[in-house]
Amino acid sequence: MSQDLQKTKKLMRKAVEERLKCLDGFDILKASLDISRRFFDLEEYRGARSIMIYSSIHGEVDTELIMDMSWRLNKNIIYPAICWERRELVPVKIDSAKELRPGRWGLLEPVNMEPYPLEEIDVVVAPGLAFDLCGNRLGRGGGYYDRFLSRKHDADVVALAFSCQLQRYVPTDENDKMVDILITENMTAHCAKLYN
Ligand SMILES: Nc1nc2c(c(=O)[nH]1)N(C=O)[C@@H](CNc1ccc(C(=O)N[C@@H](CCC(=O)O)C(=O)O)cc1)CN2
Ligand SMILES: Nc1ncnc2c1ncn2[C@@H]1O[C@H](COP(=O)(O)OP(=O)(O)OP(=O)(O)O)[C@@H](O)[C@H]1O
Repeated sequence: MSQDLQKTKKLMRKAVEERLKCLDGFDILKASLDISRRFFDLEEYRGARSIMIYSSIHGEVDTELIMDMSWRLNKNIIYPAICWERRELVPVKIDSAKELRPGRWGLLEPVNMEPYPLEEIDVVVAPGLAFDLCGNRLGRGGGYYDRFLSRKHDADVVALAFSCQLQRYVPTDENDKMVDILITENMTAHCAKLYN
């Protein structure tokens, strides 16, 4: 990745983080409810047996409702265990929130490290700081999800974002993986259908 691109990505992360700071707990919860409802309406979600999701942290759409609902619907819930040294995610099936422990950055991580078969994951929800309507995604800069999605090509990749995280254009490089569906509190976009 060129130094210019690295710098542009860093500036965009900062700008979006500033906007996210303006959301209070109520805004976050209300928008997260609307976003979760849109997620439940997705055909891709309804048909999925296994979904990979993450524990949300500051400034992210709250994912707890999706987790609870998915258990009630008897879907398999997969969480990423994080290998910080190799910058890799290991997908692990969890059957209750008790199987998660707080780790670095306050992220809840699976206690167990037994990898779930990649081919069985139908939907991957990918976190990010900024998105555009083409499905370009800007993460926190570790490349964790880009590396993971380069091993896992066949899932429907969904992003959940507040509308203040939408950018006209998110700059990318050859390693960046796109999302297929982008949901905000105001819209659901099937990115590939819109632009391919
Ligand atoms: N919920 C969630 N889980 C995730 C990610 C994510 O973005 N969100 N990741 C996506 O890849 C990976 C973890 N990567 C992360 C990288 C940085 C920070 C973080 O909070 N950093 C601090 C300060 C960073 C710094 O030292 O400059 C911050 O942003 O305030 C969190 C997660 C895997 N799991
Ligand atoms: N598949 C990959 N193989 C090797 N390196 C990669 C891969 N994907 C990304 N990287 C590297 O990881 C670093 C961070 O990438 P980038 O800034 O795009 O991360 P990000 O998408 O913001 O983060 P994340 O995916 O963790 O949310 C870059 O140096 C990038 O080249």
